[in-house]
Amino acid sequence: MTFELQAQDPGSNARAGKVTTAHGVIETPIFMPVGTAATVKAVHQRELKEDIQAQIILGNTYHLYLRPGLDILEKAGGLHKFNGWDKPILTDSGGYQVFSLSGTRKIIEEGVKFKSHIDGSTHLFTPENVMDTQRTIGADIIMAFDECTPYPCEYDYAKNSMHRTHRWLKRCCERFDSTEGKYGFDQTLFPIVQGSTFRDLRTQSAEYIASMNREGNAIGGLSVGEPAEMMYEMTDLVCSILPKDKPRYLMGVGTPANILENIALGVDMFDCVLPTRNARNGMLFTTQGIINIRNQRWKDDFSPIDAELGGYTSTFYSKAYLRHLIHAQEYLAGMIASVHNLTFYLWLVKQAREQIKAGTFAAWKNVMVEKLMTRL
Ligand SMILES: CNc1nc2c(CCNCC3CCCC3)c3nc(N)[nH]c(=O)c3cc2[nH]1
Repeated sequence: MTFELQAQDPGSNARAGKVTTAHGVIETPIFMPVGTAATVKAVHQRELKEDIQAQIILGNTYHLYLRPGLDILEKAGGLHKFNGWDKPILTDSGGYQVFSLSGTRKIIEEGVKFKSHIDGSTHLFTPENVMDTQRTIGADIIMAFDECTPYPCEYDYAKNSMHRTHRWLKRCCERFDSTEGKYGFDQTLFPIVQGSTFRDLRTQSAEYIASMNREGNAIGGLSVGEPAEMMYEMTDLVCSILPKDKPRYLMGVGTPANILENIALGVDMFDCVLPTRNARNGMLFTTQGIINIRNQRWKDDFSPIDAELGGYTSTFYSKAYLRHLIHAQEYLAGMIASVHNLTFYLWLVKQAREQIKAGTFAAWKNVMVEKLMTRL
């Protein structure tokens, strides 16, 4: 994997770049739709490519390991072959998902013991077997096995958690660097900065991660309930330490406003379940602001969901029709709303990229953040 820095905004730390992987190019800043169980929920591959124009999607090691299981994925020739997505894929390492999904889990030096949320069976994720698992899934970019330090937490907990994540990272690198891709293409391992909301720990973690000299770096432990200002302060600090010539991935972020603010701080890659999860309960992000389509006021508004956005779904269907489908709990409701929101998120980062290349991002960002927060 390579990263080419193409432009830097004069009024902020925003940058535009190009990541090249075995499955194609990613133009940054980029938003990565989350595909949990080998699918971006309710979205066809063709819509991801044509309407949304996604360049990379995420897979979930925790889910895929439990279902369909590694034997099926290996027989298919990896996730790209299994779900038919032939562009780049990134998989998270599963640690975060164990914490957010599995009822019972126990952290030990070896790794994390947990019970499957599907059938209650017990499993152990270790740095080593999570590397092997991601080799089998076959994502172009894989994440180190880490603990996303919970928020809030005591300083000592954050310190010990960070050091354990660093020890696990060393084991990930050793395992990953001593194994090959299973399907004839190269994969890349990103380490993840932790340190919670403590400046000295964040500095220490960013310096340690940078010293591993991997081809890209991730910022973890944020978007876990901390105030947005704290998220921005930690991101700003970490981005000032991570190398400029490597892509920076801020995990689990965020709202449109969070994304623009973090682009200004130097972040290149984002993922979040918000556009798809909120779509299913009728929250639409549009070029004019946020719409709760369930609201009475859209009952007889036959205008397109978002005429400015382009793309079949956002211009073919009306607000009134989508409101009806949501109230009728029709499957098509979630499909339309998910494609629309993802189209918006990709449109937003594409606009940011154009503004950065034009050198006008900083002022545009401030206007845009205000506008996007408007509740219509
Ligand atoms: C929502 N906020 C948030 N998410 C975080 C995530 C998950 C990012 N999303 C991954 C996709 C979701 C399903 C498939 C992959 C984090 N992941 C890791 N490994 N470490 C974090 O500190 C970490 C921190 C995170 N904070």
